[in-house]
Amino acid sequence: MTLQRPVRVLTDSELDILELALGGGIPNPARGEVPNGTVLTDAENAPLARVDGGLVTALKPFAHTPGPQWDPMVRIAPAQLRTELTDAAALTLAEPPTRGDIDRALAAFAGHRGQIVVVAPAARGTVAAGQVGAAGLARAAQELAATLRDAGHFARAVVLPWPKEKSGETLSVGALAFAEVVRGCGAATVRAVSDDRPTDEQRRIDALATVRRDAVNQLYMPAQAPDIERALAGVGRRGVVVLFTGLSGSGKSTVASALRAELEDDGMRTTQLDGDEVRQFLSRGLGFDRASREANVERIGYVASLVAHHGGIAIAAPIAPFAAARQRVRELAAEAGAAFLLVYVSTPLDVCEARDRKGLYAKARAGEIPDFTGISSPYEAPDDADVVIDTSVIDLDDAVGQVRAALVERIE
Ligand SMILES: Nc1ncnc2c1ncn2[C@@H]1O[C@H](COP(=O)(O)OS(=O)(=O)O)[C@@H](OP(=O)(O)O)[C@H]1O
Ligand SMILES: Nc1ncnc2c1ncn2[C@@H]1O[C@H](COP(=O)(O)OP(=O)(O)O)[C@@H](O)[C@H]1O
Repeated sequence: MTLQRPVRVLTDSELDILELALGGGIPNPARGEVPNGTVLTDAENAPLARVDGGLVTALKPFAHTPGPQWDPMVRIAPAQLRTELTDAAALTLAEPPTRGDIDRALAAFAGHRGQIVVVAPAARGTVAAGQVGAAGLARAAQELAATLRDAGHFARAVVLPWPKEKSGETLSVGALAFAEVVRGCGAATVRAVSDDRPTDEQRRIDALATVRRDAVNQLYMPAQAPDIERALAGVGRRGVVVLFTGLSGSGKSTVASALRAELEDDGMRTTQLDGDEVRQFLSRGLGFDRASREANVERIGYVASLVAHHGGIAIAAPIAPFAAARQRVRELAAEAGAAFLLVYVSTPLDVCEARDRKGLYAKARAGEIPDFTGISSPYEAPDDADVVIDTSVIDLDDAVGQVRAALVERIE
């Protein structure tokens, strides 16, 4: 008899905390009530770490969130950073610096001769309206470090995971502040980029959110103002359903998540419908026989079409092994007046099986999982795909670039 280990699926902020803890940035983050032996997984059920005796240990190397600006030179583990910093001054960047912030930072560091590390906190997940996301902060940190170098300093940019914590989560940074984590990475002093910002400048920043609305209201009559605002916000763009299809482990989720991160970074709002998550909610109770898979993919298509009908970008990444169900999604998108993009992730079975990210292929070969796609259940390769990507021969950036180019062509 195999003992079932307790499992916790981590939220985006818990993934940030786990990355920080496994990288040596914070002490043990597991809250007391986590049962011994609990396996921590991502939303895709991929096991990442285990909690034993209140301590978190990695089950495998941690993959960072893919996305723009995740240059390994800037996304560096705290433990590594500690070995590289000596008597450094840190400048933290929870928001992009204003021109004034940059001038004040240059003045504050005028006599400083040691290292300067510009540190941006990066949170996974959707960016709140009106806020600049992790990729934008990473870019700002890199630019600020370059400005400091131009002024003769020895400066570098670093991005550290930092959660937008919610209560009731399994992992927590406790009462730790970001500045303390940065200090723990070897910084002798920590300054926030907004330190010393004059009240008047802060007021102007706070007012930005309503600047356009105020200007529109001054120029137009109340009846026209909402139309003008909608037009300015670009709401008229055509929605799109992006349907990824491919074997388990082919790279659908990885490419879909990276695509999403890039689109969000461009200010586009996206909705991701990922295989495992959909099965937890929308398709709970459905199995992997042909009828269940067709129902699952059709449900995904239905929800994706609703999103796209309202001008959204819906990105779905089920295996979707059957041509008829994929065709149904294409029809639902057309009925919703949305564009449709079929992305076939054609990574060969032997590569997917060798990756065996979730250990499912081994179980399927051992006969423990029936109807497993590619082993004991068919996969009908599409001949109508708009983009075909084989992740065993092209890298993630290229894959995302190809899908993105095809997508932009359809919605602009
Ligand atoms: N029998 C069987 N066959 C294939 N896959 C299986 C099976 N049982 C569980 N899993 C896990 O479920 C994920 C696939 O679910 P999907 O909803 O994408 O499948 S389908 O489109 O309805 O065919 C798939 O996730 P991905 O690896 O992300 O594709 C597997 O982790
Ligand atoms: N070029 C690539 N593109 C996408 N994934 C890749 C690539 N090279 C290696 N991989 C790895 O392959 C695995 C794909 O897993 P995943 O994206 O969950 O697949 P799926 O969603 O199709 O099951 C990940 O571990 C990923 O890191």
